[in-house]
Amino acid sequence: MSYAAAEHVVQSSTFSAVNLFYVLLVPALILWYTYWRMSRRRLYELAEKLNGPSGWPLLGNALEFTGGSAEIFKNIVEKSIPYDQESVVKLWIGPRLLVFIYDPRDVEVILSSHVHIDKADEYRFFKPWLGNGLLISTGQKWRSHRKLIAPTFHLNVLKSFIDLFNANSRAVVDKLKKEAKDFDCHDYMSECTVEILLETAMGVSKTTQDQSGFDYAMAVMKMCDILHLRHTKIWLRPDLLFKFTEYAKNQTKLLDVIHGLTKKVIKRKKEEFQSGKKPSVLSNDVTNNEVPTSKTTSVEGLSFGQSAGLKDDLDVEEDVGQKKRLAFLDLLLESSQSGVVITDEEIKEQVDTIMFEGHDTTAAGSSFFLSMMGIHQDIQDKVIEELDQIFGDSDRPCTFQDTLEMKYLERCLMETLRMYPPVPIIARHLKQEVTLPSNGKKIPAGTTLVVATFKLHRRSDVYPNPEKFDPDNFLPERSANRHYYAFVPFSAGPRSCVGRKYAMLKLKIILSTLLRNFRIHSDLKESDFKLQADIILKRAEGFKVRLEPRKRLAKA
Ligand code: HEM
Repeated sequence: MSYAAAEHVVQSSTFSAVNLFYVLLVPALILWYTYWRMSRRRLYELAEKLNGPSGWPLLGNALEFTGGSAEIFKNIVEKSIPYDQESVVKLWIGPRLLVFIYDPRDVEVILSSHVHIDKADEYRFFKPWLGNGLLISTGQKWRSHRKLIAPTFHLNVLKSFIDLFNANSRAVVDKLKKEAKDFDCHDYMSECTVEILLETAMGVSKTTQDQSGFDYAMAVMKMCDILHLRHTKIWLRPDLLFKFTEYAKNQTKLLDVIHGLTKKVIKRKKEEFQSGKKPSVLSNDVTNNEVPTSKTTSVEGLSFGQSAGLKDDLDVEEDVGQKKRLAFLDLLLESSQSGVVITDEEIKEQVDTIMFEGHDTTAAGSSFFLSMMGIHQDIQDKVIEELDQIFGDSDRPCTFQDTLEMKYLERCLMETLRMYPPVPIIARHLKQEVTLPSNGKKIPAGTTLVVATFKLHRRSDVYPNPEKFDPDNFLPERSANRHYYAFVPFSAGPRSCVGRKYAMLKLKIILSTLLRNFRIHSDLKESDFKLQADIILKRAEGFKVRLEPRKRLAKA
């Protein structure tokens, strides 16, 4: 056979192999697609019975998510209005079915359940940052870590943080004195909440810290922008495409800053541990306080913001014993040294989780509160009057008992969390079909179920005049008649926020210290707010306020 003939044979056999591949690939794809559709038959069948804005073939409603964050938020809220009667809205993002619910009866079925506790697939974008920390983990790992971590936010532990809450509040007051004009208070709140977390939950003292708290807070903000883009832009969802984008490069740089801080914190704490330094909470006498201990440690009556019916593992505990009364990182390190309960990698994931969950949420909550005070001067007058009654002319630091007496400030705080919940949605992956009690509709397994807290908190049948900032919504007599699940800024049930009481105590101390020192003003009204939900609810234009020094000065 000549060389040309041999080459022809090779070429034609290569050609037929390629042809054969395509001949087999096409039916294989058709078979796979048919199987995939068939396996989702029930999902399509039930989705058909749910209402929602119409979408495009293949893309679904993905185009609703174009534009900037503030535009997307406004668009989604407006698009949901026609479905308010039913309080269930369906959306498709490509093949993914999203169902938004905002009737308290339906919300209860999901949040109170021990079955529907898996986080939605969208939380996977957090993985490179938070690993398998408490926010996203599930199953046995989540259960055992929750059991380990929840007692570190016990009231007795929190009470030992009061001096640090006061000192940091005072520090932020000093920094704010230089702000004579309009400024964005969120930057200050962010830095302050990071510093407080480092000193309290992580137990890293000021003398060992540097400027990295502020860099960390800024990096977290930028990370949230990227995660939000991945949630809303369909083409950024697959890792395969994302990793070739500029965003992926930025993410790597931001994670270097974020993980840099958390690694440093753990390293320092470990060194202290190895040098034999005692964990801070154990060295304080925390049993001698005004807070009832053991079984009676319920937030009910202590005004920490949840309705009486929403008891969870943070409210009632068996006698916790000394070991569990350690602060968060102390307990994790001690557990890791004394056995196999938690690995080094798991500690890092939990530290990253608490640092994120514990700072951005409270920074947003406090910034919205200050905005509300600036806008509603008459309400601010009443808060100041209450604070003057508690503290008189004294510039003494705030005590735990003082925080219990801040009834009106607390109502303002809860009203802020109602109108501007820092976590505006909570998303779960449904492994089982669910029937909604409000209307009997069935939500199929495989759905991303979204509790739309922002919409839930603005229901006119629950809150008269829901768009009005009215702290009296939280008068005891009004709260008593309300459905438990009509106010869930901290979520509720088994996956509720572990930092709820920590957040309320810290916020009361920071905000009361600020209002003892400054009167807040705002030139913008609520109707000027451009809300955006980059994971955490924020004001796109920044939290602009102005400060006027008051005569009394609170000391830490
Ligand atoms: C105003 C402040 C806060 C708000 C509004 C808030 C809200 C929430 C919400 C709604 C959830 C449920 C999220 C979901 O299921 O997707 C949550 C979970 C969580 N929060 Fe908070 N949070 C706040 C402060 C804090 C603080 C201060 C900490 C810790 C120091 C914290 C730690 C956590 C953790 C670890 C989880 C996950 C719990 C689990 O899944 O078992 N949060 N928070």
